Amino acid sequence: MPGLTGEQIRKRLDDARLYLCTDAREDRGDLAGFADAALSGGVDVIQLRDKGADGPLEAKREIAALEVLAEACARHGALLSVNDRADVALAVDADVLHLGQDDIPVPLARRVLGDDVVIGRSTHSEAQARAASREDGVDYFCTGPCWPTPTKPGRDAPGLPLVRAVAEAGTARPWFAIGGIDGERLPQVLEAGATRIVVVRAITGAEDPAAAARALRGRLA
Ligand SMILES: Cc1ncc(COP(=O)(O)OP(=O)(O)O)c(N)n1
Ligand SMILES: Cc1nc(C(=O)O)sc1CCOP(=O)(O)O
Ligand SMILES: [Mg+2]
Repeated sequence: MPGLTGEQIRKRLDDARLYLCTDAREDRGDLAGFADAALSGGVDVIQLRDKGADGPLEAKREIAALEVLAEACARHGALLSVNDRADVALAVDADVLHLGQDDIPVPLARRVLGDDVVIGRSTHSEAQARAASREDGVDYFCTGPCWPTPTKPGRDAPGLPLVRAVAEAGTARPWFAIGGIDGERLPQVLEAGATRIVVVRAITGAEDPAAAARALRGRLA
């Protein structure tokens, strides 16, 4: 949400339980309505993640979609997250930048963004999760995939044992389980010790995104 301080964003991220990654829905042309529905169902953080069939969106289209999401976040008091690109996060005044293991290094992203943007990291092993829980400049991390997922083809799934290991290790940093999570599998994710989740298809693929988000959010304390 525009205008929040870094401290306010970090507090909201700590309180966040349901994080949604969505594509720009250019084929349906319903991004604003979809985002309003998902956010009204209780999504706390929304990320534009559009890898497209022909590769990631060009910056101009990405920024146009992010502006739509920024307005929806402002309407619902949610956090706006940008995937991969620090320059784009700066341009749209995002709250969050999410970086994977092969993305721009965190110190360089911090050089672009300063301290008032929250930075998250993807992790896929205990060693990476341990590193992300200590690395300077990282505010939160995600761990997974919990199950193999067509949303991230080719990525091996460490599965719930990794979620369990991260939960047992304990960390002061907020962390989210990701990958293959839906309403049916959520109890297993919670049982493994996660309290926050990231989803894509469970909401983007739902006939009623508000109801799908509400059903997930209602089971996340
Ligand atoms: C919230 C969140 N968690 C994980 C990812 C995955 O990031 P990454 O490994 O860099 O893969 P891509 O999404 O860039 O394909 C994410 N984007 N968001
Ligand atoms: C974008 C992404 N990152 C992952 C990781 O493990 O870092 S798994 C994933 C895709 C999650 O999509 P769905 O909820 O549709 O399975
Ligand atoms: Mg990435």
